[in-house]
Amino acid sequence: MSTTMETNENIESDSKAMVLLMGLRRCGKSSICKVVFHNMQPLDTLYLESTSSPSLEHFSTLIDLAVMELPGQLNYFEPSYDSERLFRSVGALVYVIDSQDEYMNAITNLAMIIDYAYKVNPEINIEVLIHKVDGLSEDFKVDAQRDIMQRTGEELLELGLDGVQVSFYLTSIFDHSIYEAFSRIVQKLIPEISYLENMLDNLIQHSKIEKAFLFDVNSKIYVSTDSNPVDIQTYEVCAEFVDVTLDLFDLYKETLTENEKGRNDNKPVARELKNVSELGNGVILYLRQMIRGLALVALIRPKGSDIESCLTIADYNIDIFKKGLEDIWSHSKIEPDKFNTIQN
Ligand SMILES: Nc1nc2c(ncn2[C@@H]2O[C@H](COP(=O)(O)OP(=O)(O)OP(=O)(O)O)[C@@H](O)[C@H]2O)c(=O)[nH]1
Repeated sequence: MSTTMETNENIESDSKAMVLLMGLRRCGKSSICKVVFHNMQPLDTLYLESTSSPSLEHFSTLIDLAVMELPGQLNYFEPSYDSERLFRSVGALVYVIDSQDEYMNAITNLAMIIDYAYKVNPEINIEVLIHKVDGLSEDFKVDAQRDIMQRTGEELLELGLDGVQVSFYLTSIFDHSIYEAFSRIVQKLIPEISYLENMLDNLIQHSKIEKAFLFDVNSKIYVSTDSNPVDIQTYEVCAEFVDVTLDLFDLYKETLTENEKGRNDNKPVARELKNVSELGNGVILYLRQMIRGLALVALIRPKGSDIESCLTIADYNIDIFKKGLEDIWSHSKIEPDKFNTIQN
């Protein structure tokens, strides 16, 4: 669902999972929203029109997430705009800085916004995307990050805000970095995140799994992972496995549906999505549908044991993991229909 707002009257003041996307004009805010939440191809963002009024979009995953984009040209601190109410309802302020442009103005603007937001809502997570880094060389990326972090720190110090915690991410819509950044941003808004991480740690310890991600299949954001460090290449392989699995499923859906209809008197059949694939280097990728549009993707390295027994143990433990998720979230009110494409 998506709504465009003319005023800020419909802000849900009690929503903790509101993400506010801000930044100067043309820094890339709409492109980020379209690519991450609407599967738009990055090159198609070249033709996006400038956003002229705030827009609010809702996404349901483990939590109900609202992403509000505020156009760069609006002044939110003029009296007619109820900025206080807006910032009080926000869980994360995501500020986008165009790293390919002159960024001093953006840093001053960011410091001013943090000053305001933090006073109104000290619980707010402040997240800064150093964006469009695809156009920078490796050395330049590191320099730009150091420079932006240092200058932001200086601005905040001048405002007496040196204690405010700000997280920085290098991002681009042309690779997986934007999904990785949004994954971390969204995870901070999930109250049960440490519980989920413990469950995943437990799962991998008992199942010869090297790494496990809980993906939101629509956006490719991972809402949780085990506590081992995330290697971006492992994330990329797993995210692509989600894409391949969904593509294959769509490809064969029609035929399967016809066959199943014949066998089941036209009753719809809910099928759980599952895909297991062995790569050339012996690593196994395992995907299983969970609840609420989520899929567990695990990377299994059999290391000498036979593949069959590895998979049997994984199947058994992942069943238990899924039941655990169902127990925790069964009483929640939202049940997104993202797997409509895979249930017939
Ligand atoms: N190279 C590069 N270009 C990007 C990236 N993200 C967005 N852009 C481009 O930046 C331009 C501006 O993007 P928009 O998403 O319209 O920017 P915006 O911040 O929403 O702009 P306003 O609506 O005017 O506030 C577009 O031409 C995008 O294709 C990126 O990661 N890398």
